Amino acid sequence: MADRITIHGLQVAEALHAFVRDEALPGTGLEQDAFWSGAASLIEEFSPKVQELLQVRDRMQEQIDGFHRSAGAGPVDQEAYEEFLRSIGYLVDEPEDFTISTDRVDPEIATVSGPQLVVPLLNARFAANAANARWGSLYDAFYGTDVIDEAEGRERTSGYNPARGEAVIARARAFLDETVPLAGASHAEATAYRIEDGALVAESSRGAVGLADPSQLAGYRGEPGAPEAILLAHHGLHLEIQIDRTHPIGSTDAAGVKDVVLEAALTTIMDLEDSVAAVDAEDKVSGYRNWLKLMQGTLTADVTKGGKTFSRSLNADRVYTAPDGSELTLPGRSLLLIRQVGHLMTSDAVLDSEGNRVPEEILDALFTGLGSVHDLRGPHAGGNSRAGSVYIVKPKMHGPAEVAVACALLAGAESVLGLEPLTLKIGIMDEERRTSANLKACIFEARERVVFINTGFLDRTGDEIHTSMLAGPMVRKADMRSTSWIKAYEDSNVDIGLECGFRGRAQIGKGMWAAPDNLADMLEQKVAHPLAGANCAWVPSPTAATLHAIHYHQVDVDARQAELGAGRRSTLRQLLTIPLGDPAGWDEDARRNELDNNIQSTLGYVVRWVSAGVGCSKVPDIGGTPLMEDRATCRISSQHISNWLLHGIITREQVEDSLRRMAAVVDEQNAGDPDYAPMAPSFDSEAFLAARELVLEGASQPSGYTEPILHRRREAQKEAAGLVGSAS
Ligand SMILES: CC(=O)SCCNC(=O)CCNC(=O)[C@H](O)C(C)(C)COP(=O)(O)OP(=O)(O)OC[C@H]1O[C@@H](n2cnc3c(N)ncnc32)[C@H](O)[C@@H]1OP(=O)(O)O
Ligand SMILES: O=CC(=O)O
Ligand SMILES: [Mg+2]
Repeated sequence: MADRITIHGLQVAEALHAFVRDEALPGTGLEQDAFWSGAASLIEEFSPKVQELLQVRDRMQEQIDGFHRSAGAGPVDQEAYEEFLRSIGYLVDEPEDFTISTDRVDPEIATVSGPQLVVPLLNARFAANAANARWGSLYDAFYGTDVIDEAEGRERTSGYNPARGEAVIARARAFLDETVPLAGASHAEATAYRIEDGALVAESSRGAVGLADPSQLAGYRGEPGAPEAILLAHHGLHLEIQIDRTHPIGSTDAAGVKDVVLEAALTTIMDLEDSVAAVDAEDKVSGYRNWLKLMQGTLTADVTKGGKTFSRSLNADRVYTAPDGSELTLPGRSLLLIRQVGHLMTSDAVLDSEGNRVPEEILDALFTGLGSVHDLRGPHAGGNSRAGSVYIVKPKMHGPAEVAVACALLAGAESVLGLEPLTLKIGIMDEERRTSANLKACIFEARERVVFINTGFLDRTGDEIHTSMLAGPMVRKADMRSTSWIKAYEDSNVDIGLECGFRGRAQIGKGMWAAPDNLADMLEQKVAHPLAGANCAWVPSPTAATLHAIHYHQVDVDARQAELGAGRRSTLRQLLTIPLGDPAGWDEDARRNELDNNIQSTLGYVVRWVSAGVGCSKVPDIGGTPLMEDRATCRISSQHISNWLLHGIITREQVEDSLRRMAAVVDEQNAGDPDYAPMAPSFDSEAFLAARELVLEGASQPSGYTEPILHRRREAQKEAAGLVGSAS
């Protein structure tokens, strides 16, 4: 049982109370008593509102289930269906045209387009790395990934492979020629770079040449005659050519170039939601503490690699000499956003005056808000947002009424924290069907504070399955990408964002690249996101951010948005077309393969979540491709199994059999981890039981979410392992 402090009627876990008192409040100008009094009022005001929203979700889901039950098997009568959705309030009227009015938005969000990195905030090592991923080595990103193939002696060997290095350098020079070309020579022909009269001069076999567009020179470091770095700008993004003739790589290069460094993760989402396993006060405090330290610029993490340990800290700003001789400073770190939890879960980190667990989102708003105050006033101010805003990513909202409550909660938190109104901005995850279907109305509710809409297509796919669970069996997981709803969803998200005036004011974002090791494919395919008019799209790692940055040099997103902003390319009818499959097309092999794949993903993810508290993992799919798995992908897999089970495409026995077979496979995959406890042959661990419950009871989980089961099982696991501290 937790040690608790009673304050203003709240029972606060001691660890949280101490964190607030000793770490978060000092330096904010806020008094402890006033803070907790404000917190108590906020909890009292918003707990019932959140409860009400959840009841509406349940009611609508029951009504939708009822519709499909009475409609029976066969194709859905779309007209009747839409009329029904309107009658139950699932579809609401669109507001008249309006333009969002969000102000104090940093350029990384409002005007410059680039990669958006996401990182589990509970992992300080990754979080510090992510904050520093604003700048990334292109040489490393090419060398260390499959972007450079391993044919013809170019393998990734334990030591440096010069043949591979040559391919990297050639590829990087080609990138420079495309992005910041010289007038009359290739960067591959450069033998020296210097700055002369505020302009870049490259010596080459063709003589001395300048930039084709001299205005691309943004600055340099070092002596103008022999610069250490040349800073160039293109589409609002910067890149550095780094020169050092004494460096192992630079010494082999005609122009002494040792690296090309790109401005990469322009923004990063510090995630407290689907990539973390935070089930009690202890976990929540770890997340809040990491956010506080990020806001104070003090986060550090010990990193041990190759037998050496070093401390990773946050990078400083980068200082250059501008072409006119003045000093130019650029941010050394990514602009950070914080993803809080959605409306569903409660936390026992704080109990209300009646002893009830409190909506977790209220705690996130308060305690990450408190951390953010350090970026807004006091000695650390402006380390993150120069514009004086806090960027909150709000997931899993269903429709405009939920967005309205989220915004009202932020307004309430502003008042508790003594912030100017509209300081706490909101990024709307367009990842539940009722939000996609009413997106304009959702944006309207947030029009004064919205800074992004983002197609979280993974959760959105999970909700697509769950909402229409009773309509029939869904297409196979991999076929979801080519269904009509998803195209309509992606297109209409951009079109509606542009219609509401996002261009130049807020981000229109796209989803995660979920195959973290397949970066050659990413480099080929993810250019589709800026081409679709997206200002940013999610990447799973700093290396992926560096590679994805190339796409924003290839595409001028602002120009693309200007071309696109001429109306909607899809209809509500397309968006609401349920992705039902044709069972006749699935033979026994196909069914078994689909089931095994989904079971393997679920088990591979859940075992680390429940047993080790790891919220985001790389798990091989059945073909051996490592995939990023988080709660949203787990939602898809578990819902898909539940859907096929419900419609008799697979049997319960087959599911049980697959669980056991795949558990052994997952055990094998984790055999190298000394802390790993195998699921086979006893099949009775909390992790195994959690996965089993997720797939067998998926149809009855709220919106198909995985959180309730995962949290309960992880809490039990912690309890059993004696991991429950006084805070929980
Ligand atoms: C649907 C959604 O909601 S998507 C959003 C949620 N998903 C995410 O946030 C994905 C975040 N990514 C990750 O957690 C990881 O990249 C994974 C789980 C996919 C792969 O993790 P691993 O197998 O440990 O990665 P891998 O071994 O390839 O690389 C680890 C290195 O990369 C770094 N790294 C990997 N991902 C990230 C990241 N997102 N941010 C910062 N650094 C990262 C680590 O710091 C580590 O480097 P270090 O040793 O110098 O510290
Ligand atoms: O949060 C992102 C998603 O795809 O879900
Ligand atoms: Mg999501």
